[in-house]
Amino acid sequence: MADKRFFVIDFDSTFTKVEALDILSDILYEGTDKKVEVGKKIKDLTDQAMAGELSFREALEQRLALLDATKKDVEQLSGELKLLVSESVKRNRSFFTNEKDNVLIVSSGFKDFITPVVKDFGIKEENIYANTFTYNDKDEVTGFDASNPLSEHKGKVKLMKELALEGEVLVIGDGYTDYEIREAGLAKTFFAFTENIKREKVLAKADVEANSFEEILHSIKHPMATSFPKSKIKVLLLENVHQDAKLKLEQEGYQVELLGGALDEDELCEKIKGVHILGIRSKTILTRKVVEAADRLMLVGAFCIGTNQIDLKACTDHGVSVFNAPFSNTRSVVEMAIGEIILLMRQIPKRMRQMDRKEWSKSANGSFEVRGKKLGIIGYGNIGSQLSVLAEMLGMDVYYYDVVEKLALGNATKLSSLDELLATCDVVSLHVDGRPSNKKFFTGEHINKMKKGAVLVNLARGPVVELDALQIALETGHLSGAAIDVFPVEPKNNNDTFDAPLSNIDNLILTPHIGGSTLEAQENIADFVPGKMIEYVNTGSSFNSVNFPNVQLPRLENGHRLLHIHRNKSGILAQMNNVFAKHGCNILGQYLKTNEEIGYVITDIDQSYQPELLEDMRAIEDTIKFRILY
Ligand SMILES: NC(=O)c1ccc[n+]([C@@H]2O[C@H](COP(=O)([O-])OP(=O)(O)OC[C@H]3O[C@@H](n4cnc5c(N)ncnc54)[C@H](O)[C@@H]3O)[C@@H](O)[C@H]2O)c1
Ligand SMILES: O=C(O)CC[C@@H](O)C(=O)O
Repeated sequence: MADKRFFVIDFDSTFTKVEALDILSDILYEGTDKKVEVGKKIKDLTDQAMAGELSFREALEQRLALLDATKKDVEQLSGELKLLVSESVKRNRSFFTNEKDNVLIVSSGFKDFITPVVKDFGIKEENIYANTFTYNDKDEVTGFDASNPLSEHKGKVKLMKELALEGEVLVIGDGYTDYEIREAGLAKTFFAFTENIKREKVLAKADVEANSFEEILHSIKHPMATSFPKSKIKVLLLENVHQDAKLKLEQEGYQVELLGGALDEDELCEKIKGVHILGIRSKTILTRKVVEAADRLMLVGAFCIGTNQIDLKACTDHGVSVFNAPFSNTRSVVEMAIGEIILLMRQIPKRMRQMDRKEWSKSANGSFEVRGKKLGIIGYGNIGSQLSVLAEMLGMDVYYYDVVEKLALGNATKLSSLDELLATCDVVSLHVDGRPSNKKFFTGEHINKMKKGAVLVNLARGPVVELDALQIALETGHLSGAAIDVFPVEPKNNNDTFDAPLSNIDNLILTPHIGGSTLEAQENIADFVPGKMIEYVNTGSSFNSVNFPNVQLPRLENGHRLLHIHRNKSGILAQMNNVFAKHGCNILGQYLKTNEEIGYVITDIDQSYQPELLEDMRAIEDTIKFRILY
């Protein structure tokens, strides 16, 4: 029995985020003048008791005297508390189920509202130690059972003495009364739980500060711990990515900082220190210098489609996996392209400018329906092919050209040369990716090969089109209009000014790179990319990574997972397996994938192994990164 380990866990501000009596006071006085006044008194009394400045019994009596509650109110309180369980407790629900024999809730709160909340987590009713209310025959709370040791000053100590647990006792709580158990020599370790509230006086007494449940599991090397406490994972999000992303990552337990704009190279070299996960959009240029300045970086999330702003090779060389959102904003771009094509064909930008100049030009000259017109799509990827479908629904004849073989959707016609497309189409819409060879891909020569009076749309990447040549084609009337959303140089944020490279053209739509800027798209991205980040951290799965060999992995159960990223040279797997053999290690599963540059080997092994095994794995030549999940 001596090696049994008990987890003695406080309820208020530890298991839940809040002090239950504060919430009860809110329930009772909601919408009345007393709400603030009583709420403050209750809070002050709680704080004084938790900091050890007021005897617990006195604080309890004074607080209950302020609250005229009934059984129904207490039931409502339970319901609200169920929604207010601490985030890291929620994340570790399976811990409570697995450890149900060893988890004790020891609280100076009341079983009446605690039991329904903690029982949902599998905690046994007989392991819940707390006070109980007394009620009169009208179900009104009249007080508490004063014979319960937990209603007394140093009540937790008294209870723990009575319990006389045989084994290692760990106390987890936010209050001085939790520390008192340790002070009395009845616990081995006191974890000051600071996820919800930090009480300096309590912290000063702590053996360990834990601002999440994961930190506790990590610190005691519990088999259900994750290898690195999530609360120590630092995430830096730039360029105003949607708030939902921040929330999702915070709910996972990470520390998240969200900045409004992009940072330049030097700023980023500074800011990236200590950061494990970086999130950017299209304006942050992630150079090799930045990747090399990063001392903790394990993954980058591009909250957009394009990854041309990222030095992918540098990331790969340093074992940094890059994820993007390959289709979360596709529909938004397509809708904008459709809208712009219609506007240009009707000369709407020109008419609007004329109206601004107080000119009335009610004329059909140069204005056309899109029905029956020929749309040429260059780059028939996710966006190009979806545009193809929607444009056909408007009655356009769709032609496309791509450098790789692509299935024609609907009635679209594949053309085998760009020249043929340019000579055929009334509208040309560019949807190529931002690979380096596409810089200045669409030259003046291509523009000149377009049909006279045609229109050009570029919502792909700025450097793709030669804008000087486009300006001339628009001025001379060779093209009748253009819509440009992306530019060779774009401002870092909304406070910077922008000198448009095209000017004095009437039938021209210029937009500030907003093809993917709809709330729907940004919300989709804020769900998708953090999902990928969390999966990579938790399981090692690199599925959908832009630069890593794609491996889709199951969640790890009852083992340890070793993730080994190395330069792709022959013999590394053999070396790894020699290390496993040397240490007599039982392999539960192994996955290997390589690309031209790196190999990614994931090995699940039995939990019992010698720690030297890890040293030997790290020592394998050409190892880039090595991490363990457990
Ligand atoms: N304006 C915006 O806000 C916005 C939003 C999202 C995406 N984008 C950009 O739109 C572009 C397309 O995105 P996607 O998701 O469809 O990408 P994708 O990778 O699915 O498709 C790109 C297609 O272009 C083809 N291609 C590449 N170079 C080519 C060339 N020189 N000639 C012909 N075909 C070529 C590829 O083979 C591929 O089929 C990307 O540049 C992306 O960054 C812009
Ligand atoms: O939102 C952005 O910054 C970029 C949008 C777009 O260019 C993309 O690549 O998805």
